[in-house]
Amino acid sequence: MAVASDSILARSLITERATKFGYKNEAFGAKVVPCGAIGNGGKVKGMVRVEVKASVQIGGLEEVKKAKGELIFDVVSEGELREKGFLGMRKTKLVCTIGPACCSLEDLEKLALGGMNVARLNMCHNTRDWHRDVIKKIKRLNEEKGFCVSVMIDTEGSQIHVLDHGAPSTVKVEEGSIWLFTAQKFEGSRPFTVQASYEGFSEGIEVGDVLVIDGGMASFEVIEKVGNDLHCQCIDSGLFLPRAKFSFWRDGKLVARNSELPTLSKKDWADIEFGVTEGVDFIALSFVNDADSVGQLKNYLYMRSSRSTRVLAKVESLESLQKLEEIVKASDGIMVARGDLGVEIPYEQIPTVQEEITHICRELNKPVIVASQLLESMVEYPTPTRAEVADVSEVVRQYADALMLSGESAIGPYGQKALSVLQMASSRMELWSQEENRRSILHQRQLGVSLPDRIAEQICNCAVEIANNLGVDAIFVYTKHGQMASLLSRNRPYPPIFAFTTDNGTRMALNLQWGVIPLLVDLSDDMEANISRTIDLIRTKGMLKTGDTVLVVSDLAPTHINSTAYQSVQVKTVV
Ligand SMILES: Nc1ncnc2c1ncn2[C@@H]1O[C@H](COP(=O)(O)OP(=O)(O)O)[C@@H](O)[C@H]1O
Ligand SMILES: C=C(OP(=O)(O)O)C(=O)O
Ligand SMILES: [K+]
Ligand SMILES: [Mg+2]
Repeated sequence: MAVASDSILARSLITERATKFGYKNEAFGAKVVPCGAIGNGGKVKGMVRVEVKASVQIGGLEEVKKAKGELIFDVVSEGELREKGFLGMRKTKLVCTIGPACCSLEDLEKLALGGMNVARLNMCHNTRDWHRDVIKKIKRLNEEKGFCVSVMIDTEGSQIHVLDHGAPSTVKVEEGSIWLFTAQKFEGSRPFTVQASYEGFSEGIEVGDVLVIDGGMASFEVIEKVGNDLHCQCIDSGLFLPRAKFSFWRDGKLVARNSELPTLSKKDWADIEFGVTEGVDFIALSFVNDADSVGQLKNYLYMRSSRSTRVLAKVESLESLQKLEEIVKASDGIMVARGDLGVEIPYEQIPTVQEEITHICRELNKPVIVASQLLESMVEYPTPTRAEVADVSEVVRQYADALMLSGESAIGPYGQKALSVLQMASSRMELWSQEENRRSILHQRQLGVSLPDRIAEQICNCAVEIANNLGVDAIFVYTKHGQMASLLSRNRPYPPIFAFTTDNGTRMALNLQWGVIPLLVDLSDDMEANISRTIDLIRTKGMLKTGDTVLVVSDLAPTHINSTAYQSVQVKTVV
C-alpha cells in the first residue's frame, strides 16, 4: 500500500470512530495534527497524528474510585479508545529505559502520555537512591494522574567486560597495535592496557584465539599468555567503548566459557531485594543460562510473599539459546536482549534467532519483549533511519508483545519522539496486518495438562475465532491471575482484550501483554452481575453504545458452583 494513502486511511479511521461514538474531536480535548511520515526517497509526507490531552485529575484518583467501587481505567487507554475506537487501539506494548535524560516528573509524565506501558530501570547504572526516586515518581503519576505504567528493574548480571581502558571515554584501536588485557587494577592512565572485570577472564584461552570487542567493534589475536594476562595484537581496527564486552573465538566458533560466573551476583541479590521493597512489577534477569536461576529467583519471591513480581529472563547468551525452551517455561516472560546476544553469536544470526524466540514464547504463552538498538540512531538524531523503522515494523509483524527503547530514551534528547515513532510504526503495522489478514497462523501447541487448564485453553482459542469472525468490537475477560487474558492474547485477536481484575498485581503484569487493556474493578461471585455491571460502567463513560457487540469470557471460580472453575463465552449486544 502506498504511503500517501496512509493519511486518508488514518483520517477516515479517526473520523469514523469519532462519529461512531458521537464525538467531535474537540469535545474530548483531542487534536488532529499533521505530522511527518516517512515517504519515498526520504521525503516527509503528510500524515495525521492524534494528540490526546488526557484530562488529568490530581489527588488520589485511584483511591476515590476504589472507594466508590468504580472501574479503574487508565487515562491513556481511555483517551485512545475515545480517539480511535476499539479496533484502532494499539496492541504492541512499549517499554522505555529511564535514565538521566527522562527522569524528571514532567518527562516521565510525557512518556506515560506517549504510551509507555513499562518503565525499565537498568541496575547497571546509577545509584539505588536514584532508582528509588524514579520508582516513586512513576507510582505517584499512576496514583494521582490515572496512568498505568508498570516498573521493571533489570539486573546487572555477571559478564566479562572492560572495567578500565585507560580513558574516560571511547578509545580508537589501530590495526597492528599491541595491547595488554589483565585483571589487575592499574593506577592512572596506562596506554594500551585494559582491565577486565573478572579474574578468570582468560581461563581456557590459548595463543591464536581471537578476542572480539562488543560483537565486532574491534578484534585482537592473542599472541602471548603470561599467567592470566593476555598480550594481543589488533587485527581489525575499531573502537573501545566504556564497559565494552569481550568474547573469544576459536576456529570461527565462540569459545563458551563464562558459565562459571553466577547469573545472580551478590549485587544482583541486593538489587532484587531493593526491587521487592520498592514494589516493582517485573525483574528482568540478565545473562540467564538455564532455568535454575529463574527458579531460584521465583522461589525467593515466593518466600518473600512477593508473588505478584514477575520474572523475565533475558536471552543474551549462547547458553540460553541452547536451553531456550526450559528457560521460557520457567519464566513469566522473555526479553530478546539483542545487544549482548549480538556479542555472543554472529550478528547475522540475530534476525532468525529473534523470530524463533518470539515464536516459542507465543506457543508457550509467555510475553516477549524485543530489545536494543531499535531506533539507535535517535540517540543522536531526531529522525530514525528507514532501516530502523523497518526493523521495528518487522518485530510488530512477528507479533512480539513489546518493543523496548534503551539509550534512545535513557540518554538521548529525542526520547519522546522515539516513543512516538514506535507508537506510529506499530499502529501502522498492526493495521496493515489486519487489513491484509496476515495473522500468522499459530501452531496450536496444547499447553494445559489438567482438564480445567485444557478447557480454558480451548475456550480461548475458539473465543478468538468467534470474535474475529463476528467482528465484535471488544473482548471482555474477567480474570484473577491473568491466565485467561493471556491465553486470549496468545491468539492475537483483531479486537482489544479488556481484562477486568480485582488484583492490582495482575493488572500491572498484564500491561506487558499484546492487545490486553487491564482494568481494576471489584468483582462479585455473581458472574452475570459482573458482566452487566462492567458493560454498564464502560457504557456510562460513553465508550459503548447501542448495537456494539462484546464477546465475554470468564474464568472466575464462583463459590456457589461446585467445580474447580467456571468458564463461559457469551456474545453480548449492547441494548
Ligand atoms: N539509570 C541510568 N543512569 C545513567 N545512565 C543510564 C541509566 N540507564 C541507562 N543509561 C545510559 O543509557 C545507555 C543505554 O542503556 P542500556 O542499553 O540499558 O545500557 P547498556 O548500554 O549498559 O546495555 C547506557 O549505556 C547508559 O549510558
Ligand atoms: C537489553 C540488553 O541488556 P543490557 O542493556 O542490560 O545490556 C541487551 O543486551 O540487549
Ligand atoms: K542490565
Ligand atoms: Mg545485555
